[in-house]
Amino acid sequence: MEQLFSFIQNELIYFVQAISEVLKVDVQIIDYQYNRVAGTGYWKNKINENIKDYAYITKRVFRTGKNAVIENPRENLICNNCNKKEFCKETMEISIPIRFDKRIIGTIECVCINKEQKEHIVNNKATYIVFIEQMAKLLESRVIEELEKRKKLKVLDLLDNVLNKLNEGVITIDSNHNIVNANNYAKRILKIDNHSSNKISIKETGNMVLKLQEYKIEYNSSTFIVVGERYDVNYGGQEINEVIVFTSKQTLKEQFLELSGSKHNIELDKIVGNSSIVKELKRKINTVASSESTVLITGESGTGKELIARALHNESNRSNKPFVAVNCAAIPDTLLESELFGYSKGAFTGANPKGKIGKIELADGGTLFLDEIGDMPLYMQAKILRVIEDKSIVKLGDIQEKLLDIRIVAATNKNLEEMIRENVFRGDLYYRLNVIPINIKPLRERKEDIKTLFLHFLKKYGIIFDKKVTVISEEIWKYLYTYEWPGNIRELENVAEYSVNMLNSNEIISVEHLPNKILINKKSDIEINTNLDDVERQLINEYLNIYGLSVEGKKRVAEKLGVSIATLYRKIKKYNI
Ligand SMILES: Nc1ncnc2c1ncn2[C@@H]1O[C@H](COP(=O)(O)OP(=O)(O)OP(=O)(O)O)[C@@H](O)[C@H]1O
Repeated sequence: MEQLFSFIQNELIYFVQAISEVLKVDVQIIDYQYNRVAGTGYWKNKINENIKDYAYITKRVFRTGKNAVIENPRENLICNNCNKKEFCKETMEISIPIRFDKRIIGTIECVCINKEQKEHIVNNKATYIVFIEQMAKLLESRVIEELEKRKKLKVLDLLDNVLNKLNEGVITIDSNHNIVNANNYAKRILKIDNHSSNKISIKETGNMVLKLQEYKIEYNSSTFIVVGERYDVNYGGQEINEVIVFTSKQTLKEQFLELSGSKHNIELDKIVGNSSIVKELKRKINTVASSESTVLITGESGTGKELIARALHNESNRSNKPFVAVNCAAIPDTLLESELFGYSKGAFTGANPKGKIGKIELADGGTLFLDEIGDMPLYMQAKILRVIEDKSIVKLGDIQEKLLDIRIVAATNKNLEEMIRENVFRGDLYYRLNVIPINIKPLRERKEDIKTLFLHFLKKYGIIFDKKVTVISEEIWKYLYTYEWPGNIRELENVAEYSVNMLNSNEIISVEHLPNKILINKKSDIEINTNLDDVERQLINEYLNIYGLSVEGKKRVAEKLGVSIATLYRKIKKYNI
C-alpha cells in the first residue's frame, strides 16, 4: 500500500489541531504501519515515530475495523500485554478508523491524561465520536482528492513526455498570445529558450500544403513558415486559448516523398526526359543493371547521379536486397572508416560496446552506392580498392575476414582523371571503378528535357501544396530555355517548387511566378549595343513580349522599367514598336 498520508502530511497537522481544539485533548494520527504521522501537545515532537510495539488499541481498531473507546486504561484487558502499562498516565482513549477504498489506512486517536479531560469527553461522548468519525471521512476525501490529482499529474507528465518525443511542434498559447507551453520540437525549430520572450504571432498564409494549412509564425524577431493545424481550446478560462500542432514544410515534404516511395522505388520510368540523351541513358541502365561490374557515374551536381544509381539497383536482380548509400563528403574523415567497415566489440575507446556493422556489410547481397567518391581520403581509397578486389572486409579491431556479395556503384561530380594527375585520387581505384562509366550530361546540353521535367515537377508540387496548375503561359519557356541551369535538375525542381508556391488561386503559371534569377538572366541576354536607344528599344520589346500589349500589360511593363505609363507610350511611339 502506498504511503497515502505522506501526500498530505503537511495538512494533517491542521486536522489534529482542529480536533484537539474542540475536544480539549491531545490527538494523533497513526498510519497503517503504526507510524505517527501527525500529533498535538505531547506528540507534536514525536511525529514519524513508530508505535507498533505498544499500540494495542490501534491494533484492535485495525483488526476489527470498529471504533475503540477505552474508558479504563491499564485495567482494560487490551492493556494487559502493554509494556508501558506501568507508566501509562492515560485516563481515557478513543481510536477511530480512517478508511480508504474499503481498507483501514490509519486511525485518529484522542487521549485524555487527567480526570477533567476524561469527564469532558465522557459527558459529550456520542457527539464527539460522530465528530471524529466525520473528520476521518474528511481525511478520506482528501486522500482521494490528492490521489486523483497525482494521477492526473502523472498522465500530464506522460503526455508531456510523449509530446517531447513527437516529431511535430506543439505549442499552447494563452489569450494574450503568450506561449504557455512548447514541446522540444517546437523549442528547437523556433529557438525558444528560457530567456526568450513569450510573445508569439501565428497567422495563416492562405496556402495549403498536403491539405494542411500553412502558417507564418513570428517569434523573437524571426519568421518561420510552418504547416499544421490550429485548435481553439478556449473553455472559458484565459490560461490556454489555442494549440498549434505544426511541422516544418521541408519535413512534411520529405515524409510525403518517403511515403510515396519516390526516393526508394526508382525504376526507369521515374527518370523523366525525352531527349535522345535520356533515352540512351535508360537503354544503358537496362543493359548493365544486372551486371556485377562496378559503375562510375559522373556528372555535374544535381544531374541525377543518385537517381541513376537507385534505378540501376532497382532494375537489377539485386532489387530486393539493400541499396546502401554513403555520402563520402558528408562523413568526417575520422568516422568514415568505422561507418564503412564497422567495428568489433571494444575496438576502441568511445566505441559502442556492442560493436557496429558497417555500411559495406549492410549492403551485402545488394548495392553499395559511394556518392561523392572524389571526396574520399587517400587512405580510405586504398581500403575500398581492397574491398573491390577481394570482395571481403575486416571490421576495425577484428582479424576475421568476411566475404561479401556487393555491387559497387560510385558517383562524383569531380574530374577524377585530373585528380589522379594531381595525386589526390588513386589511379588503380579509378580504373577499378570506371568499368562501366555512365556520364550524365548537364541540363543545358539537353534542353529538350526542360519542358517535360518542369511539367513533371509542377505536377508533383501541385499535389504537395494542394494547388491546381492547369495552364502554363507559353512565355515562360524561353526564360527556362535560356537559363544555364548550373544546379541542373535539382535547380529546375526548386524553380518549379517556387513557382507553385507563388501561385495564387488562378491556376496559371506565368513569368511572374518564376524566381528573379531566371528573369534577370533573360534580361542580361539582351544583346548590349553601344547605342543606348537600341538597348532601350530591346528592353521595352522584351518586356512587352512578356507582359503583352494590352493596357494592363503596358502598365506592368512601365512598372518594371520604373517609368510612368505616359513615358512608356512616348518611347513605344519613338521606337516604332
Ligand atoms: N531525369 C530525372 N527525372 C526526374 N527527377 C530527376 C531526374 N534527374 C534528377 N532528378 C531529381 O533531381 C534531384 C537531384 O538528383 P540527384 O540527387 O540524383 O543528383 P546528383 O547528381 O546525385 O546530385 P549531387 O551531385 O549534388 O549529389 C533529385 O530530386 C532527383 O530526384
